[in-house]
Amino acid sequence: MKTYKIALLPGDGIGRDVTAAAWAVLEKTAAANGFSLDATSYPWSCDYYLENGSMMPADGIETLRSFDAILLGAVGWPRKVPDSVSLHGLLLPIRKAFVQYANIRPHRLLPGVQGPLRAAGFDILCIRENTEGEYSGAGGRVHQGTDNEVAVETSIFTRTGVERILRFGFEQARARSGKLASVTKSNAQKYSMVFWDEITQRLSAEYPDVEVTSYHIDAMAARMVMAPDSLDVVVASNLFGDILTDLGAAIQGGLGFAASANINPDRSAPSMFEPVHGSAPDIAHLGIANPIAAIWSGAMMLEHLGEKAAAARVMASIEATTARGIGAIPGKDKTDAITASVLSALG
Ligand SMILES: NC(=O)c1ccc[n+]([C@@H]2O[C@H](COP(=O)([O-])OP(=O)(O)OC[C@H]3O[C@@H](n4cnc5c(N)ncnc54)[C@H](O)[C@@H]3O)[C@@H](O)[C@H]2O)c1
Ligand SMILES: O=C(O)[C@H](O)[C@@H](O)C(=O)O
Ligand SMILES: [K+]
Ligand SMILES: [Mn+2]
Repeated sequence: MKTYKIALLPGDGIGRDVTAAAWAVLEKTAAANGFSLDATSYPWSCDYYLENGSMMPADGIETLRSFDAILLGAVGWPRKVPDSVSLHGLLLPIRKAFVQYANIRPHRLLPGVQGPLRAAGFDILCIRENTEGEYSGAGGRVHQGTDNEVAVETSIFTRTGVERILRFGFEQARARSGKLASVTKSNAQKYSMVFWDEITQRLSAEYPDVEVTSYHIDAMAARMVMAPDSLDVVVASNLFGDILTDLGAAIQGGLGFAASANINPDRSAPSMFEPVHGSAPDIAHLGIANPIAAIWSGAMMLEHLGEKAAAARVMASIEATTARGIGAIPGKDKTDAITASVLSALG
């Protein structure tokens, strides 16, 4: 029987609840589809940091490298560990070291879910650059605590990095409606975003079948609310994509619905699958986190592993659940009840 080695990183807060839910669904799906999943769970998290002084061991990346995929919950516990430490200590090193440069975030309304805008037919695919840009971590502070204090944070956009994510966006657009929206801010950011736009234009010559339009990030935010039907595939830099995908999640009905895949398209290292949301300290330990985003991310993992029938089965079970009204209204159903419904829909 085919066996996939999966690293589980539940992380913090509701990350643990939703990863457990996703894992239960994945294991049952595997058994029904003739393959098996061999999980190794790592406790790397803010609790781990408080005990060990780092978010993961020094050889953490090398440990993860041998897996077929990584399933992650959420990382961050701001009351005890600064978010800049937890994010830069675990999540970002994985995304960068494994060259998971394409962060794929689908946003669509599930059956039975209305979302605050009641945007029937809402269905877009955000592609977020995941290794550089505003998240490069290049900068510093000097003269701390004095009136002369200076903080510098430099966005780094490389030709390789920009070209590969835009190309990925063009390819996704080609596989869907043929429409690509490239998110920019080249009116204000006259170096990096002008560069981004130039590469968008140059690549468009290679994709004559794709209709590409550039939108400034502020106008794109409004467009996602006012005219989502005019959008299909949206490609954006790291920070712009981060912000737009919480907006996409909100239109979907809440953070508990938005799934994501951190993809290494060359398959030279494992890819990582996680919900868009964080550890949600405000609802952690209440048992009310919506596990659908994590389960959907698990389906994206199966798809990536080549188990397409199993992935489709998980998606159908999620849809059967929300169509019955379970998990459709944020906060109404418990995590366990939603998970049980998806498990029973699997058959
Ligand atoms: N990829 C990640 O692991 C990731 C993503 C975002 C935030 N974070 C971290 O998580 C912590 C909290 O961040 P935040 O509050 O800005 O964002 P968050 O996504 O954790 O929460 C934002 C809001 O959405 C709600 N929410 C999130 N997921 C939900 C779910 N599955 N079901 C129901 N409601 C849900 C929360 O209750 C909260 O009101 C911080 O430490 C942050 O750095 C990590
Ligand atoms: O990448 C980030 O900004 C955070 O990890 C999180 O907000 C996410 O969207 O993954
Ligand atoms: K997450
Ligand atoms: Mn985010």
